[in-house]
Amino acid sequence: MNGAWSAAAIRRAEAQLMSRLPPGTLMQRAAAGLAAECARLLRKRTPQGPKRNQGVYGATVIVLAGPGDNGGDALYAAERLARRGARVFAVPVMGDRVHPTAAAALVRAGGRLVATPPARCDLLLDGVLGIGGRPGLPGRALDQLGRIEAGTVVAVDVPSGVDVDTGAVPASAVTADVTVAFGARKPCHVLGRASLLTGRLVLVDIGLGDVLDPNPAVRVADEGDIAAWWHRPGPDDDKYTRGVVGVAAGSERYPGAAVLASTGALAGPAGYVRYAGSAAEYVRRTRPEVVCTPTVKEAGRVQAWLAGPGFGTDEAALAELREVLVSPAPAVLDADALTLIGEYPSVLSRREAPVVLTPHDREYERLYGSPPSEDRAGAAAALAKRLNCTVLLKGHHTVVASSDGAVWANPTGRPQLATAGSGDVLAGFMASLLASGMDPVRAAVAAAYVHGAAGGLAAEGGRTVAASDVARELPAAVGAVLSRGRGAA
Ligand SMILES: NC(=O)C1=CN([C@@H]2O[C@H](COP(=O)(O)OP(=O)(O)OC[C@H]3O[C@@H](n4cnc5c(N)ncnc54)[C@H](OP(=O)(O)O)[C@@H]3O)[C@@H](O)[C@H]2O)[C@@H](O)CC1
Ligand SMILES: Nc1ncnc2c1ncn2[C@@H]1O[C@H](COP(=O)(O)OP(=O)(O)O)[C@@H](O)[C@H]1O
Ligand SMILES: [K+]
Repeated sequence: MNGAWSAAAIRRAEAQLMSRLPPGTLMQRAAAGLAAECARLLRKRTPQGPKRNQGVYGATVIVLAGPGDNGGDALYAAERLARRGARVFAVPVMGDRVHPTAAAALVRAGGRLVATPPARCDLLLDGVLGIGGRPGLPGRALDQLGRIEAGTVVAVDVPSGVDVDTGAVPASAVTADVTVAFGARKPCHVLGRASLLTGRLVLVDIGLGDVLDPNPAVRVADEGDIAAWWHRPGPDDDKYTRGVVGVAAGSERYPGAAVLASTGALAGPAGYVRYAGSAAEYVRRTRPEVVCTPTVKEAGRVQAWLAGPGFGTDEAALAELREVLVSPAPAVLDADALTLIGEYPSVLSRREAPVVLTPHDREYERLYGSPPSEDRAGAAAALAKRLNCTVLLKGHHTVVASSDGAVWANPTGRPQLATAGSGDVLAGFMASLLASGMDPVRAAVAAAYVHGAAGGLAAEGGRTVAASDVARELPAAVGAVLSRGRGAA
């Protein structure tokens, strides 16, 4: 598991570490790692005009230097590049508020402090704001970003202008090709629109590992986690012991949702998929391995339910949802089931078994009363707490929140997944994980991860993607994630 730590947690860890080290040590570690990454990037640059040597020597580097230590890191890294022959121009973007010793070191190494740097450079270092930054960019930084054409933009620690702790981008911010982060990821690297401005993330170890709070603000699962959580069938297993999934989805009007959700469920680790609803004929024809019944009651005992996709929101759908909720089995509630809960919140009131809610933004609004804020992790956690459920809030960076406040960011997925029915596939797959005995938060995290990986496989080579394609790729995505995850273990 990877994690992302809040600015306050990073500062606490840094303070503890700094008390044992000579002053300036951490900044020099940060600057050394940053300069090394910049040198690697400059080696890859394509020189303009006649063939020249590539690398640090002769490269044009511009530093946008803010008033704090983030500017200090950037200036000290630039000093190292200047010593290796780079032409460095540093622009203090907050008047004369610039890290004085770092600026002096750069000047001693041959760098120049200027108000107007060249209009083109090989590498632009964004040292405007770090973890001490409030959202938004100072005007002078914005002006320079608008006029400089840079081969590569490297953000120092975080892309300046973002909200470090939430990943929101309420005002202007830097768009980086690469972000070189010190000590640990911050939430803005993995959440919300800020994660899209981060580019490739490079972590520089400055020795914080031992002093960081063991509980990160945001968790990020990796393939090793998913392989460790996955229930593999053993020689004594049969289809029942592997788990039975109940799928209450689809209707005469929306039979496709029943098929997509059932196909998602078939790709998971459970041994048996039972369908309950009025699209039974259609499911039977397309997925003969699914056992179909007309109602939830007739489906018998299952180890997890999915209710909602294409289900309808009429009286009959509400009655079936109530039937699912009296079952002691954990349940995934999606789509129409979320609309029904928004209208009749009391249906959840006596529920004790675990529930995972999987809203997109409009469904979230129906449940919470207002749309999710740009602080998507905070929004998911607030709903999870209020309804005492696990919440998977869908979107480009899907987040999962547990009712006790833990938050996970999903690192996989791509915009091609935003296609009708793809959520039905996800919900069915998740219900299979639950039926196999996986803890609800893990089931939500693992389902989002593998669903995103399946979307990646479906979109390979620039192919267009429909929900059936995502469903078709799920078994291959499971195989790839588990084999890589076991390899990593
Ligand atoms: N601590 C350590 O040991 C290590 C730290 N390291 C590095 O330090 C970085 C954190 O440095 P930092 O604390 O100096 O904060 P940083 O983000 O550079 O600037 C804050 C300044 O900006 C200002 N300001 C804020 N928002 C603004 C806005 N929107 N527009 C305009 N101005 C704004 C604010 O001024 P204020 O307005 O509050 O007076 C304040 O003066 C961290 O990300 C990492 O790179 C590494 O070297 C490793 C060791
Ligand atoms: N811009 C995006 N980038 C990546 N994934 C996205 C994006 N928008 C939506 N998704 C994903 O696509 C799926 C869509 O689900 P949903 O909205 O429930 O669709 P449907 O109800 O039609 O099945 C979710 O897994 C969601 O996280
Ligand atoms: K920065």
